[in-house]
Amino acid sequence: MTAPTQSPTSPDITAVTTRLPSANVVFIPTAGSFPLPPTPFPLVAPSVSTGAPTSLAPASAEAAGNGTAADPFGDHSPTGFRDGPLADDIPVGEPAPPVEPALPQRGSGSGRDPGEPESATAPPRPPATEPPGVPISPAPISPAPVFPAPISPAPGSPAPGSPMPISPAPISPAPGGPGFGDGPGFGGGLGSPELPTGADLGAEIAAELAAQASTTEPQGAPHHADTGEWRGIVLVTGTDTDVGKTIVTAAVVAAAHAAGLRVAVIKPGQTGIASGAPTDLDVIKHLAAPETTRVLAEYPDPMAPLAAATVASMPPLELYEVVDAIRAESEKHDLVLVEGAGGLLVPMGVRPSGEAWTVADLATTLGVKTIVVARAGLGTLNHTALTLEALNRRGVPAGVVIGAWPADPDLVHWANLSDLAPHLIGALPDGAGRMDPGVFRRSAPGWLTPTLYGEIDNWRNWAEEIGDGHH
Ligand SMILES: Nc1ncnc2c1ncn2[C@@H]1O[C@H](COP(=O)(O)OP(=O)(O)OP(=O)(O)O)[C@@H](O)[C@H]1O
Ligand SMILES: C[C@H](N)[C@H](N)CCCCCC(=O)O
Ligand SMILES: [Mg+2]
Repeated sequence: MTAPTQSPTSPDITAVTTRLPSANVVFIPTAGSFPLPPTPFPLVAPSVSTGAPTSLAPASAEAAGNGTAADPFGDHSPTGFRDGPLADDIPVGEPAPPVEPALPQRGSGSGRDPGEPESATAPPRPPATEPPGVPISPAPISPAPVFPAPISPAPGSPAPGSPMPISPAPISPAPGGPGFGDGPGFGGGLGSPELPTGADLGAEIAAELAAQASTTEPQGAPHHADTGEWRGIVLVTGTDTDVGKTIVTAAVVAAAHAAGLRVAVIKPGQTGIASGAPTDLDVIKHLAAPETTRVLAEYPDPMAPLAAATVASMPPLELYEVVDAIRAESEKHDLVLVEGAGGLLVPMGVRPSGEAWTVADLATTLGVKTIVVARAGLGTLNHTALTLEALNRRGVPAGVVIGAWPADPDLVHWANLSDLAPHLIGALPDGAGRMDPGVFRRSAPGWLTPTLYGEIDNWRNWAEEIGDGHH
């Protein structure tokens, strides 16, 4: 597909706005787990050995490769990752393909991703017909006839529509995840009149953990991630744009490479290419060098893909062409990561019917699991709950990865970590995206749980270690 260098001056966005999915108004119980204390972490509970350290150590300037041609981002102030010596004990596995010395610059209007090993342009589009036998996902505009179990179906959770409790249950039961996710959540809660001291927190957390030791999974558990490694096709969505989907995707590629997997990354719709900035696939190739990268359509304006197609008078992404392209790569790779654009319900393109489709539709059509990348700070509980709610009601298993954990977290970050822990399958340190690619690749398994080929198996230990100054 050839991208024009300029957008029409008077875009007609009527087609876009009329296709926007209408929201279902639902009650969402927010999480209310106990806030983790900032450093030092007072609770010393029996540790589960990972067999490899999961601490995140500060990098040396040398290890970070400051000022080298290998890092065109030019800003090395990373924190919270392993330096060279510490990385020696991290299995790296299969060496990744060589990294280009600098990111290629996108030629204006070429419509092709520079350096793409495979065709980066959209193929000629056949007449839009609904392929037989392909399941149609629930349309996002269809209200659920009966509201499914709330995302937090822990015992004692309120019925949907009931008043918000002071200390609601966590967002959902554990996705088989490590550490904090082993139970229905801590007591207390952010709604308590006074926040307890660090010592109180430690004591209460210890008591809660002991009480939960024999707790079975709550009744009516929603669809959630299983414990095994995620292979095949995995979608990467987020609670918003700019939350770190691209950096997280690169980290999963690096961890999967360390586990010996062949990986493809597909970006169905890349928007904003007129800026000439590195595309998401440029960033991923630089950081992690997957075996294959494909972009299926590129649009000049930095907007949702369907809106960008409309304003540029370009063909929109068609759902079943995207599905076919993803499935084709899954035949040739162990893992295919598909990065959406913005959040889960962003209009991506059109169905044969002319309706808009979203990454949620892609997930249900393909029947695959989804990584939800979330922010660490204030506001993330609501955004993450909304996204998990939307996935849960569609039956899509999901796990959460924090896109950028701050070097100097404050209380709200710790509280959010505690609330998100039942869902967490990873947390990248802020600054990961600016690392030297070699350091990034060696460090990536330490940011992810085994679900994503990583080493973290206990969030409490992770919190202790970064709280102890290894961050
Ligand atoms: N862990 C991180 N370390 C350093 N920078 C980060 C990190 N996470 C995100 N960023 C930066 O934040 C910005 C947004 O991140 P990213 O491009 O991954 O977002 P996204 O969710 O993929 O957005 P989009 O919806 O446009 O695809 C980028 O400039 C990226 O470099
Ligand atoms: C251009 C940007 N970086 C993303 N690729 C697209 C984000 C679309 C967000 C649409 C929305 O939710 O309003
Ligand atoms: Mg991105």
